[in-house]
Amino acid sequence: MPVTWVSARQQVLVRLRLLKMLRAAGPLPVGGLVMVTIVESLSPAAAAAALGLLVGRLVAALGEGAGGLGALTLPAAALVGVMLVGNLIDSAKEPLHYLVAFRLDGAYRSELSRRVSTGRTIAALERPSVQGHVELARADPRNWTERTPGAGAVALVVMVGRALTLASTSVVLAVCAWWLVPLLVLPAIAVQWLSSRDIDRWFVLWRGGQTEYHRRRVWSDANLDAGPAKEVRIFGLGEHVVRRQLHHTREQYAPVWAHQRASLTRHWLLAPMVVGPLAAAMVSAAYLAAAGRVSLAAGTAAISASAVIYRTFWGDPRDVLGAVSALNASDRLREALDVPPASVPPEASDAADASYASATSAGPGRTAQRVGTAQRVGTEPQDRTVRFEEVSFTYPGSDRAVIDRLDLEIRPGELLAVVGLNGAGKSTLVKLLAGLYEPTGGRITYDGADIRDIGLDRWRRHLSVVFQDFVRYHLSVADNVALGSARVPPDRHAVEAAGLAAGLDAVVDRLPLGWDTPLARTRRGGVDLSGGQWQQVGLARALYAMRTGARVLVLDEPTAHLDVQTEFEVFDRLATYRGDAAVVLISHRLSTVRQADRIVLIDRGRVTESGSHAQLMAADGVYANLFNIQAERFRQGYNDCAEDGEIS
Ligand SMILES: Nc1ncnc2c1ncn2[C@@H]1O[C@H](COP(=O)(O)OP(=O)(O)OP(=O)(O)O)[C@@H](O)[C@H]1O
Repeated sequence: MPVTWVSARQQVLVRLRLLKMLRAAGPLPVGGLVMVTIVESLSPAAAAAALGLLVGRLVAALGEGAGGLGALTLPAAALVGVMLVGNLIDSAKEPLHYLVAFRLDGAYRSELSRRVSTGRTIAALERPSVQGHVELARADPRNWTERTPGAGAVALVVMVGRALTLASTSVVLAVCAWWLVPLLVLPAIAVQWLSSRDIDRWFVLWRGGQTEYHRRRVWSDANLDAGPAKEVRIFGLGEHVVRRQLHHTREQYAPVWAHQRASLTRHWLLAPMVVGPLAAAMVSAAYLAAAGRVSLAAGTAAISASAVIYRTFWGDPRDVLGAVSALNASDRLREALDVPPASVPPEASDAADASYASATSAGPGRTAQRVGTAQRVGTEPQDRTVRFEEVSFTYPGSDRAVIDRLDLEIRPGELLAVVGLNGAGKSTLVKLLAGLYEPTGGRITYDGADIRDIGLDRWRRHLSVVFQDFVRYHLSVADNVALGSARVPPDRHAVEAAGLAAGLDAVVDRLPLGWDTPLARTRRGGVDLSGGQWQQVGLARALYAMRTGARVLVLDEPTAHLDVQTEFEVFDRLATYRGDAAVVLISHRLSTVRQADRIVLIDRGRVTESGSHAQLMAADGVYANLFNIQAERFRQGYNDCAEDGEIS
């Protein structure tokens, strides 16, 4: 966000915070940085003083002949020493700056990731304004305005060093004549102030072009990313995409360049404000020395120090502005994300979760697939039924209730199918169950307690969900499955057992590196899986989660891409594998859901029909109608099923 929107007090506070963040870089690098900055800051004044002394003694020595040359040794050695130290400091400065910024940024980014991933729900993350904060806060510079907090903190230290340079060179000037200090410093402050206003304006203009930047990215990604590459070629989009990209680039940059041109002109107009006082100071110091009103050493040192004064004002405030802007965005993110006040470290919350913990085990063999047998630890839940009690939900920014006073029970060990037309609210139901959104009315309970009171993090340990858009990590097959339960160390046996239940073993057998094959062709030895094979990976991931105690398995369209035979096998194994866990299956394939213990039909956010397949068919309602339509299509050869709604 533009820095000019932030009050002066906040700007000072955020800069102090940047300096405080330096602690994350560790005492040694920060100590080194401070030392190097102090030495570097004092060296211009020291060099000016040594030069003055050297010139003074040199002129005196000229009168005394060779005998007076000995007096030059000390100032000459001092000058050489200052230059040598300056040289050494120069070579150590860059790596130190890098190390401090790198460490600080590492700590900052870890904290940011933690904060974003521990937000209670995902509702805030979907807001465009919050996504804007995420982009700025992530401090991964993509343009001239963005800087990392590490770069900003180092730049602040350098600025403090410049103040030290200003003070020490002012002392050298004052030894010659006190009025040289205001003569040089006051116009320099005025020029600096005008320049920073220019940079602030530039910053605001640049940030104002973010919409155009995002539009440009849409087009440039279309041409450069592998995903859209197919359509770009099929529809001949290449040239069109390039034109759109150029258009948005021009729109984004035009105001910035116009400002840059104007600012360059202003800069030249300001030049006399710098050069005039500088020339006056140098001539005055020379005159004072020539007139014998100050020593030659003091006059020469003042001339040398005059030039340094101006250099102390020419730092790039953009380093600090960019970092301040990242910190402001991360503050806004904290407010928007509703992060729990004291985010409980995993180990502590594991211990606290003892009352709900379930120890599970999985064997690799085909017969030892029952995973998730809960052991009573502390106060094991008595009634593991999940209840939706008059639950309503309206998405933020909308006034239509997607879920409308819905009542539903999910019983332990039950295979419950949820069906309904597109947009009926099935996926929303799953997101509410997972606590990714909070109901706007009613409550969801487990073991009689509101899941919000159980604690969403703790509640989610009882859940395992395969979303329609589950994540396809560019990692090995085994890692993709083991990410179903990152709270415990990966267990290859359990991975293979879950893979077997999901029918993944046959896929893995054909992969070049078996379970270790990376699932991305962009990686060495990697492969791309088909849509159905990926679904089996997603399914295995959810089944793997059950080994750490997930008691409710939710599958949102898990078999849409599976062929009929694989789907049948997967369900057969799932029935054995689930043990006493509840399985909620959302599917449009009614031939699949007829096997469920109970089927509920969702219509406009409410349960309108509930019962077994036979009961619902006998009731001759919407479900029966949908089933008959699908069966008729199967009969006409639109699917490879043997008879009405049957999958084999
Ligand atoms: N993040 C969101 N913000 C606003 N509205 C949303 C959001 N996600 C879904 N909706 C709306 O909520 C309604 C229900 O969507 P949902 O995805 O729950 O339906 P569904 O029954 O799962 O549909 P499908 O069978 O097509 O997957 C839809 O009208 C959809 O437009």
